[in-house]
Parts: sequence; structure tokens; C-alpha cells
Amino acid sequence: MTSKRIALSSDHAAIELRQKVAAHIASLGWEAVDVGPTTPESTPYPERGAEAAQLVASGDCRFGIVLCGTGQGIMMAANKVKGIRCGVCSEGFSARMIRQHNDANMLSIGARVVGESLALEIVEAFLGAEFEGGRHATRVDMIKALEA
Ligand SMILES: O=C[C@H](O)[C@H](O)[C@H](O)COP(=O)(O)O
Repeated sequence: MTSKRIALSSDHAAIELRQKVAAHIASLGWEAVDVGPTTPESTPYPERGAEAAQLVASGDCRFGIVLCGTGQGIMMAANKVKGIRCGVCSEGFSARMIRQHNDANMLSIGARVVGESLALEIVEAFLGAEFEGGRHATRVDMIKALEA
């Protein structure tokens, strides 16, 4: 892995948690590319998810972390961008597995689902895991083929 840049985005429901995640990933040695928002007005998760996903799909950022109320809507939007594999996680095991088995390049978290300490644990599990390749690479290639 070369880039240490992580695209971060959220809708209005997850601003505070996103800012905590930004600080935490910086403390872990990653560079947070935080595209906002910073003000509490309602903002649509499809736009915010796509914004972070484009930074990952373009290669500008190695990973993306997106947050909304449930993590679901912003994950759906991110996954519409070609090259993105984003999963919603509410615990660390899934966050580790989406890296190891699915080569996920984005993580989504629901700020109305998990608290701060669990969210940071999820982020650490995601960033601390590596794709295992092998039989999993064959399956991820099948996902990529669906985009072609
Ligand atoms: O999947 C969608 C997210 O959970 C949104 O954060 C949520 O729908 C926003 O709801 P509201 O506009 O009521 O804050």
C-alpha cells in the first residue's frame, strides 16, 4: 500500500462521529481527507457518499470511510461508483472480514447505531486488516466483472 490517505464523508446525522473518526485515524498515522460537512444543515447522503467514493475510485485516497444515520444509505451510494466495495459494519469482526475476504476499499458506519468507542474499534479493525487474496481474489474478480 502506498497512499495513507483516507477519504472521509458523512451526512448531517454523523458529523460529530466523523470528526472523532478523523482525529482517530490521524492518531494512527493516516491522513484524513475530510470532505465534510462541518455545519449541521441537512445534506443528502447520496452526494456525500459519492464524493468520498470518487476520491477512492480515482486513486487519490487508498480507503474511504463514510457515515450516516444507519450507514446504509451512504453505503448504497458509494457502491454505485465503479471500483468501490463498501460495507456497513456495526462490529469489528465484519470490519476485519470485509478487508480480508472482500478487499473492501470503503467502510460505512451508522452514527445512530454505534457509539464512539465501538465506531473507533470498527475503524481500527478495518484499517488493521489486509486482503488475503487466493480464493477470495477469484470472488472479488467476479464482483469486478459485474461492473464491466
Ligand atoms: O441511510 C440513511 C441515513 O441513515 C440518513 O442519515 C438518514 O436517513 C437521515 O435522516 P434524517 O433526514 O431524518 O436526519
